[in-house]
Amino acid sequence: MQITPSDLGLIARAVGLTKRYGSAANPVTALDDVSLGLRRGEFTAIMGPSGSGKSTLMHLLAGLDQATSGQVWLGDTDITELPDAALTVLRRRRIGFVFQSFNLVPTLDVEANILLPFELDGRKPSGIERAWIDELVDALGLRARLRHRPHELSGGQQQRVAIARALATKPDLLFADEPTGNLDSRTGREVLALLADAAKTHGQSIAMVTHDPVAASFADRILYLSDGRIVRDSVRSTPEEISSYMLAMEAAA
Ligand SMILES: Nc1ncnc2c1ncn2[C@@H]1O[C@H](COP(=O)(O)OP(=O)(O)OP(=O)(O)O)[C@@H](O)[C@H]1O
Repeated sequence: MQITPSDLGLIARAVGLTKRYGSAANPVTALDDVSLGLRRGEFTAIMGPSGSGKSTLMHLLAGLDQATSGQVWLGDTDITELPDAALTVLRRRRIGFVFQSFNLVPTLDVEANILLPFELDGRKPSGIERAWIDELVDALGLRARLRHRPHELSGGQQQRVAIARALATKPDLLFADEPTGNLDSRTGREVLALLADAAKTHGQSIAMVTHDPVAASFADRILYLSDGRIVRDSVRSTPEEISSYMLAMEAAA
């Protein structure tokens, strides 16, 4: 009998993941034979210097790009085997995204932005999903803003809308790409605390790409990338510990 990622308590798994860009004569290896498992219900940060392969890894795990070789599973689905149309549906239904630039639809109000994943899936939220969205709206302090459009909100409020939208469908895995990159440090910390709480209270699995030691200190686990390889897999650490490891890594490069 084959052991599945779920048997191991993993929500995502990569084996031998390699991504090369450029021509055969001049290849750039962005990711070099990376194997990892993301544990269900855990908040994992993916850290590393600029160019270390963080975005490439996230894009491959989320099925946004194709690996040169290797395999990726989301739950027990081998996404490297899926045709494009099935991958699009899987992303819509099972993956959430939060980006540095919020990516809200400017013409829609807050409520319509939060409901967008259902709209795109051609359905209305069920009663249970409605109740969950209500809970999110309150927990994220968006109740008084539902009729506002994104340009009427602060950056922190816009990111909270993006988080509500990403969590509304209870995705198997939430990817956050530098989610605090456009926020001041206090607002950034609030957003990070919300993500950490989603993992702790609701068992939400989260993978966050960042180069910010403070952001990574909110995660349960930190994976460090350097030159396309995972060079360290660490438990929760303080910003100071993370900074000094990053400095040592950069000095050794
Ligand atoms: N489309 C592409 N074509 C060619 N090379 C690429 C492409 N995308 C990324 N690379 C290269 O792959 C390597 C890893 O890039 P990646 O964007 O994954 O790094 P990163 O850690 O996310 O960096 P940053 O923190 O600066 O966003 C880099 O050397 C980059 O130049």
